[in-house]
Amino acid sequence: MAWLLLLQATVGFAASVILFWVFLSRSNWIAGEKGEGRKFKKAIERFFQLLVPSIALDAIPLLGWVDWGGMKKDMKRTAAEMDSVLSVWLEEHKMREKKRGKDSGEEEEADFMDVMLSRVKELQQIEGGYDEDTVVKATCLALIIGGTDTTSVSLAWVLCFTLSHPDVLKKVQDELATHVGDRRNVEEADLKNLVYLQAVVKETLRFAPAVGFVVTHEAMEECAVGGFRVPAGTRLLVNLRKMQLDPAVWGGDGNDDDDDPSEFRPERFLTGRGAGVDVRGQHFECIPFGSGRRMCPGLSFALRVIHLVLARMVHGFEMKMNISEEEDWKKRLRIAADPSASDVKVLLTPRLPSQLYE
Ligand code: HEM
Repeated sequence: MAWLLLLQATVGFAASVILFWVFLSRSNWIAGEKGEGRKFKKAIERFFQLLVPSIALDAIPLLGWVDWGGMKKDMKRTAAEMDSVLSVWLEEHKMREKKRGKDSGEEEEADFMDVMLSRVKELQQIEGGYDEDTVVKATCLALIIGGTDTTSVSLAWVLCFTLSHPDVLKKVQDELATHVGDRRNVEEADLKNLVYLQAVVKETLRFAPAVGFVVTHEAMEECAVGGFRVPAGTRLLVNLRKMQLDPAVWGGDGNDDDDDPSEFRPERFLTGRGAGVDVRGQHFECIPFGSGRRMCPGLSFALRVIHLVLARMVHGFEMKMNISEEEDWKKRLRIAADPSASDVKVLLTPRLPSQLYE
């Protein structure tokens, strides 16, 4: 065991030195021109923040306690901040629960935290030895963290793709005109009739899944995946973005709608190879919410929100985006997972009678 650790330390140290040397020789700080001192300082900072932790901490477990770059400290501070927010909510909910108990006449709608509070009380024993408050706070936090960015990023992409493809936008507008008309707003009950809009959402989740790599899963027993032996205990990361754009899965059977998975074409889910494919974890060619026991529990909620928001936006507004169809979306996707983090802007003009916006 000791020799293994020594070997790890030597390899880790050698790798660090080589990378340090390559890094410095690539940054031209030695030239000594004005401002180069700052460049050197930045290069050193970058080295210590990014390269050293990733090499040393992974290669030398003994150094796990060293917090290079202060990342662990930052994570702990963020966790403490989030916990304090959740603790305030929890106290408020407990107080409201007490008040409700005394004044039983008052009818108030229970939210998720109220339901969690009453459910944990019914449990005989909590797995892992956690107390009730921790379980309630952690579950609420998991839903907030899991559901916020994913939904907003998917909404931003679906709007970007729809608005930058005038043919797609026109088909969605026509479908809304047929099934909803212009005398009322779109309701949830209309969504089942909006088949083309559903295909637009599926194509967006295929083309730009909000989660590029599914959360790490560990093989419980030995298995084979694509001809590779996977021993029990192996940690696996599924590359959704790559899988969902794979020509071997999506392209080339001669049908126009099927060709070129790197193009945004909702039709592939209507008449192409994707017809009959849904995104609920049953069809492995498109699993933006993962699959199996640990797949996304917010799937139904997220899909409802995305469909309804897209339908309401397209139905209610004429929209113009500052980015054209010719925009290289593939390049943009590589740069930013979130289009709203870049310079995309949309101008909205109402297109329905004014009383529908009240
Ligand atoms: C478009 C929106 C969303 C996408 C694309 C998405 C995607 C995913 C993916 C890929 C996973 C990992 C699944 C796996 O490991 O197999 C996941 C897990 C999870 N998602 Fe979502 N999600 C979305 C919205 C939501 C919403 C709205 C919520 C909550 C209200 C949510 C809560 C969670 C939670 C708690 C997990 C962890 C589940 C577990 O580990 O057991 N997600 N999501």
